Amino acid sequence: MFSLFYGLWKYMFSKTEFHVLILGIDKAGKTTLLEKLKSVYSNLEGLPPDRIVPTVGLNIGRIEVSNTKLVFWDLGGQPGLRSIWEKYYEEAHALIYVIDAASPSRFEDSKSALEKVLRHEDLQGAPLLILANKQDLSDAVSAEEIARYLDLKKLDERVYMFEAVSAYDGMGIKESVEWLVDSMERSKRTEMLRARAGATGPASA
Ligand SMILES: Nc1nc2c(ncn2[C@@H]2O[C@H](COP(=O)(O)OP(=O)(O)OP(=O)(O)O)[C@@H](O)[C@H]2O)c(=O)[nH]1
Ligand SMILES: [Mg+2]
Repeated sequence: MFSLFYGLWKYMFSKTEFHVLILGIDKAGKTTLLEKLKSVYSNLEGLPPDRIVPTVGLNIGRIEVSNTKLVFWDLGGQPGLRSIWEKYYEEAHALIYVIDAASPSRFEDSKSALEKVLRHEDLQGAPLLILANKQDLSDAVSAEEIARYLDLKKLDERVYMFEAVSAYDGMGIKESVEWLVDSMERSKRTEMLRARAGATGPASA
């Protein structure tokens, strides 16, 4: 009986928690973005850019937006580390893919890495936010240009958005988070992950 009431109480009062995976090739700005997210949405000061080193393991960031908890998983994007990405697909509600919009020489690597991610069935139906980062630099290309370059096939079946951001000055960050929360709340994938968590008991995360 207690567990029944506890379950109901938890259902009514606990905040929904979403897992958001942040991917992209090395130096795209993923960790800098994560630190910016933390400083915009919590009282904690994020690490300043000059103290951020290339990621080898996993960085986790938690923020709260209205009645929702977001847990961000930021992984390393160096070629030798990309094989780790897929271990996080199954539990992710949504995907942020970060691109350095000021480095055209790396667009091809970025595009093929993203195509590979999107082919993986464990990420099926996950809302996709593609960020054209480093907009504070004068040679950064727009989100529209990135979209044209990527020319991703099959994206129509997925909920997605391109957004121009700067992890340095915070441009586009709030719009991005609002879109993410809204998309995850409506997503069929969220329903599927909820049903799975319900069937196997509380998540251990
Ligand atoms: N001008 C500018 N530089 C940025 C921005 N975001 C990140 N950088 C710089 O880009 C470089 C790489 O940033 P990181 O955040 O370490 O990149 P990452 O994607 O986490 O890289 P890996 O961990 O190796 O996958 C650093 O020198 C950052 O200071 C931005 O919005 N504007
Ligand atoms: Mg990093």
